[in-house]
Amino acid sequence: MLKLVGRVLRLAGEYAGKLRLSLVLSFVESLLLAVPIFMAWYVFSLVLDNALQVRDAWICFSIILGSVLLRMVLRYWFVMLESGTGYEICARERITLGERLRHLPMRFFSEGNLGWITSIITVDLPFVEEMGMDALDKVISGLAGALIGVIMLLSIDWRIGLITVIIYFAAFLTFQRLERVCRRESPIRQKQQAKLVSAVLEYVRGIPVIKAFNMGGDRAKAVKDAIESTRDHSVGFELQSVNPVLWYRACFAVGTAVTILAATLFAINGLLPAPTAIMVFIFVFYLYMPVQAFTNLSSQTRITEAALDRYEDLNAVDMIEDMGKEAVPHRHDITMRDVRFSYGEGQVLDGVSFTAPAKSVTALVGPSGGGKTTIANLIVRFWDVDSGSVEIGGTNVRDIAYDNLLGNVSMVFQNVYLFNDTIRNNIRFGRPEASEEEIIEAAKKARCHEFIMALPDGYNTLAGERGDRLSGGEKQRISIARAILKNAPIILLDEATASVDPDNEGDIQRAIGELIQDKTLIIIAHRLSTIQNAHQILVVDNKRIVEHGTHTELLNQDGVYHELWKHREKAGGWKISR
Ligand SMILES: Nc1ncnc2c1ncn2[C@@H]1O[C@H](COP(=O)(O)OP(=O)(O)OP(=O)(O)O)[C@@H](O)[C@H]1O
Repeated sequence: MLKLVGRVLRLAGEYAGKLRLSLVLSFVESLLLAVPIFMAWYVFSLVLDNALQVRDAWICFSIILGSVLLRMVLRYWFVMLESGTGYEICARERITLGERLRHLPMRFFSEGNLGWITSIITVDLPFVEEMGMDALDKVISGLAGALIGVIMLLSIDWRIGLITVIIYFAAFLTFQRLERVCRRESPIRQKQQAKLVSAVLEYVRGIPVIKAFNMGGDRAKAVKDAIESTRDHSVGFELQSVNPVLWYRACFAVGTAVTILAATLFAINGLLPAPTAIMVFIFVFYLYMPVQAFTNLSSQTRITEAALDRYEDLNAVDMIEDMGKEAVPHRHDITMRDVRFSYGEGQVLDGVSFTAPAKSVTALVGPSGGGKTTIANLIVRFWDVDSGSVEIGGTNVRDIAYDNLLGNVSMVFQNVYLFNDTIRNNIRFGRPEASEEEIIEAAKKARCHEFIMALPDGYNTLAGERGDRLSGGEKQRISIARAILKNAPIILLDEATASVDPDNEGDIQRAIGELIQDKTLIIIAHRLSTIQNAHQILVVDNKRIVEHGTHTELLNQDGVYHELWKHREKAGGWKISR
């Protein structure tokens, strides 16, 4: 338990001083609990000696009242320091964690870690914030109670004191069993919790598909299984704790009886004065009570420890910057040299090389699953290449500070994500310090000003959960407005595969026209019609770039592009999609 105190103090960082002071206050407050008992002993001795005077009664009363008032002041001070500090530490850690997540490689997010991260932020940190801090207080006051109890009994009578020490030792041994159960089970319990959060997230995110295919039963089964396994584990944990808890409590129950018996026998045999024996009778209950409560604390402290373990594990995941240096690209051409890459098993890119000159348009086309999106992902280091290199302005992207790299690139994805915030803030996301005029100008260029003004609250309208209150075309244009506002020299554009109505299509094309002026553009094209004027077209197929050239050059070759074009002509509107 003391280990936990140390860990929380380390986590506290700049708040450690405040926290330490709060624990000292809690310790002193617990020591003061012994004052009334001492006073009772004192008064009782005077009564038996026939020496009690009114003055003594007033002195005792004043001391007891003084100690109670002092305890109230200490408790108030403690609560102010400790509870506030818990929230401050956890708020700071959440902000730091949010910043870290931004710098973690995508590999980490695609490995099913979403439930883990969510439960650390929503379950573990609140646990540390509330229960963990409460546990610290109880550990410290319990230890203070035990310490003062042993010291007092030893000083009253060494034999009684010795009995107490033996009882504590026996209780300590049974407590170790409980600790072992908690140490083994708490991390499993936390993992179950993470699985449950994962299953619920998956279910909620998939609600539209579940409704569309009327599959509630099947998908809900995953959530039900996770709930049942969490329940079974919690019940199992409680059952395993029953024995050690009973033994631990039995130690104190038997210990109390033995201490009282010993004090009585000593008093009868004249080995202990009667007031001292009575003092022992009173004191023995006070002595064991706070330490008995350690059984409840044990699971609380273990869960806090497991929560801290998981939090520290997440903090230990390597951030992308760990490999980065501080180089700044001065040109904005993009080069890939002999890039090989796999997401895990199975190569996705095998020796991809090309150069996209600065301020030119490079289109990536090819059959679905060929690796176009992967090429874009590697440019911004969502993933890192297995071999070969990606360079911007001749500098390897691994050597560019990650913030700088992201600052130089705007991405417009086909699946636009809008935050459940105002439309203004969703656009401002491109450049947080942008003025109102700049936001409106970007919105006008992206052809979204008019529809925004027609919304009930204009730019203050909430976009809804994941932007659900807007149409696909509107979301796309807002994401373009974001990118226009950001004004990065490199644009990665994943053209929408979904068809939009002709009005929207025209607006989106005009918005893109505004966005790409004087930029290095890499466009993942799903419609050949939109890229006929590209400076170069790269045909990505089966892990490689199999053809490259302009539209006319590629049409004149009897290759994949020619074939794709023929299909488009036939279909009257060719598109490649998953
Ligand atoms: N996060 C991922 N984890 C594992 N495999 C992935 C991941 N993303 C893509 N892949 C696989 O990598 C291959 C290339 O995918 P990529 O998305 O780059 O193709 P694409 O050419 O952009 O396809 P589309 O035109 O359909 O968007 C596919 O086989 C795909 O299944």
